[in-house]
Amino acid sequence: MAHKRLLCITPGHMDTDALLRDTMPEWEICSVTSLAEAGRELRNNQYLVGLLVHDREQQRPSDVDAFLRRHSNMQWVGVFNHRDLESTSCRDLVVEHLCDYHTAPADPVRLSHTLGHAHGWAMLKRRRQQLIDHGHKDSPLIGHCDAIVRLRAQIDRVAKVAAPVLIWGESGSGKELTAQAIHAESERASGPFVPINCGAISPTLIHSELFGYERGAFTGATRGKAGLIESADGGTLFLDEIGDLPKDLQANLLRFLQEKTICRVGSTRQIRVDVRVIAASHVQLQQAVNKGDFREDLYYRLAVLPVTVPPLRERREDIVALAEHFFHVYAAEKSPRLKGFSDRAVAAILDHDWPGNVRELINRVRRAMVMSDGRLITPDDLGLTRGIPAPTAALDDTRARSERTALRDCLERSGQNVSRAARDLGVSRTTMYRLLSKHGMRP
Ligand SMILES: Nc1ncnc2c1ncn2[C@@H]1O[C@H](COP(=O)(O)OP(=O)(O)OP(=O)(O)O)[C@@H](O)[C@H]1O
Repeated sequence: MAHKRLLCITPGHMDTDALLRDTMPEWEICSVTSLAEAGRELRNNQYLVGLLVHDREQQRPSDVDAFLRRHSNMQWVGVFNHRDLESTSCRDLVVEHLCDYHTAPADPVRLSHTLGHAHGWAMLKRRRQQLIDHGHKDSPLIGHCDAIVRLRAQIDRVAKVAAPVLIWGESGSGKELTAQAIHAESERASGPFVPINCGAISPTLIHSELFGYERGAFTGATRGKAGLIESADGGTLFLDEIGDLPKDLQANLLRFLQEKTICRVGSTRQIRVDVRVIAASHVQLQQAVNKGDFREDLYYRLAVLPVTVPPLRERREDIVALAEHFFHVYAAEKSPRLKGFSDRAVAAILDHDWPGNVRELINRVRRAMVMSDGRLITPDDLGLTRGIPAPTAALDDTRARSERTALRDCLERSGQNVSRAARDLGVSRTTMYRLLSKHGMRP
């Protein structure tokens, strides 16, 4: 088992560290006497757990607050004088930053139990983060469900060739991220990735934006300007919401795809441009073709390699991992006290249909992180209270919590072997997978 390490910040005149060394011989304890010294130690060595023995004379609450905020990735336990805890600033430190506290003089045996729990908790958190990081170390797309595994395989395949790609997916599902991943894995990775939202540029400007213009092409064109297609030379042009491209420009784009040359507005000079085109749409373009809104020949030119990004509701087993990822990404915006999602929040996340897909998830998680005033995000913070029956919530919470603990323990014991964990729990492999999916966990 890994050696447990403790960083102990204790005023020089106290013998807390000596007491702990006697009670916790299996721990490696580094004792420092000031926050500055602790900061230096943390720059050079990694600790999961810290003990702060509070000293009113030497540690200003604002300095302690800033220090703990900087090191909020560790689990901190405090020892405070009873009297100090009457001050609001000390109480705030406890509530905001510490996973537990004792009053001085601390009983070394009880304190060693608290530190042991803090270490166990930190190890669980680290292990989960390692699993998340490992799962997407080569891909910006987070997730392990079959649909995402298939999407990554498609990205790998289409990245190797130069033909146009047409990505379909609901709004906010990750079409642009998919296009970026294709670009990043392609031979053009060192060239530019130029995204354009065809629906967001006014029809009067889109022609000159895409193809550029020459001096004097229209009133106000005092000098020539390269268009977005030219600026993507050597790289990838991402045409989002291609279905919104006006009909006349569809003809120009088709010509560019066929001839690999463009003509700036106000010029007849053909400019050669080496660009790979990836287009995306949230509407089925084939239907737009049937209705006569989109040119059929352009559709077939673009849809050489079709890729579909599945909506978030079809990736249920990844939703919780995604929510936790965004919790991590926006950690700087939250109060240090906030530690994660409550079981009821996880249930609400799994229960919601996510019509706005990953973008909606990001927005809800960010909002919850700012609005929450507890230690755990609630369904209310996420704006997901509808559909959660309150009276049975406590019972459901308890059941869900025990299920998650049992699953986690069994997987841990079996070395993440699902068959063995299922046997230990006395359930079939199918039930095991269903339970893992229900709790957004993966072995
Ligand atoms: N699998 C994923 N892993 C991590 N982040 C994701 C994933 N899918 C989407 N995102 C994030 O969700 C947000 C929305 O994704 P993106 O902009 O790619 O969606 P889109 O389908 O192009 O949306 P729109 O149709 O509205 O243009 C982005 O911040 C993106 O980074």
